[in-house]
Amino acid sequence: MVQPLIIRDIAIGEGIPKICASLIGETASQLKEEAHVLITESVDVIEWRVDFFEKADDKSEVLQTLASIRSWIGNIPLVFTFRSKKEGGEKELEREAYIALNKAAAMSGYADIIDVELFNREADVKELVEFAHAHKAAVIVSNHDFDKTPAKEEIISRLRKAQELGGDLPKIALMPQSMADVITLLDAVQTMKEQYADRPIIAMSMGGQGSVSRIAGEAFGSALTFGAAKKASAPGQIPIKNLKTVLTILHESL
Ligand SMILES: O=C1C[C@@](O)(C(=O)O)C[C@@H](O)[C@@H]1O
Repeated sequence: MVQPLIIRDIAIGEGIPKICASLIGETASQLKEEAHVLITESVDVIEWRVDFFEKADDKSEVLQTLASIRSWIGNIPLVFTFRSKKEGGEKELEREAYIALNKAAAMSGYADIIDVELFNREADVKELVEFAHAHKAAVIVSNHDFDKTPAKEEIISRLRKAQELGGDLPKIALMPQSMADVITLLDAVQTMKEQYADRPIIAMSMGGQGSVSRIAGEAFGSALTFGAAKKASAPGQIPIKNLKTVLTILHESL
């Protein structure tokens, strides 16, 4: 039985999948403008993609900007994500710096959720999960492949590992090379939901072919979907307004 994750006033894993959009500005003023757009579009959750920030390697600048973002977005749940280059992000950090940055975000009280990549040393993922929980922050344990989609069993095994390591929201984003790959992702999510998950999961197939997975989460078992504001943070994201309409149509038909 999946228990929803309640962050501020938002229940992730209950009813209509929640819409998240990313802040991808390089400077504080660009981030402020983007935050304003996301508030106007009333997204449920905001992700700050810190790897897009020009001063991402300066922890005190990051923390100061994180505090500003919190002041701009009010009570909207905030995800802090430093996406590494090897998983489709913009920058790379040394292992120690990645850990220190995520710990600083978790203990700041400004970020509600930190995103930790599954393909780090297992001990590091565990340490970050425990640290975040001790500071009342939740954790997305994530995995991305911008080239391909592995077999169903492998997708399930990654999501199960993310759950086992204590991730509150196991997440996977994969690139399909065919529509059959999109079906594989959806099939894996549904099996995960029915047989293994005790918490909400997030899964999407990227690119144009995968866009159906970004609207069908309620049917197959993905609790949150990433929509695009002005610019998408990953290929295949659907504009927020359209996403809302389609999610509502599907919800009313289910
Ligand atoms: O992991 C994800 C999902 C994502 O890659 C997508 O495909 O929508 C977008 C990223 O910003 C986010 O961190």
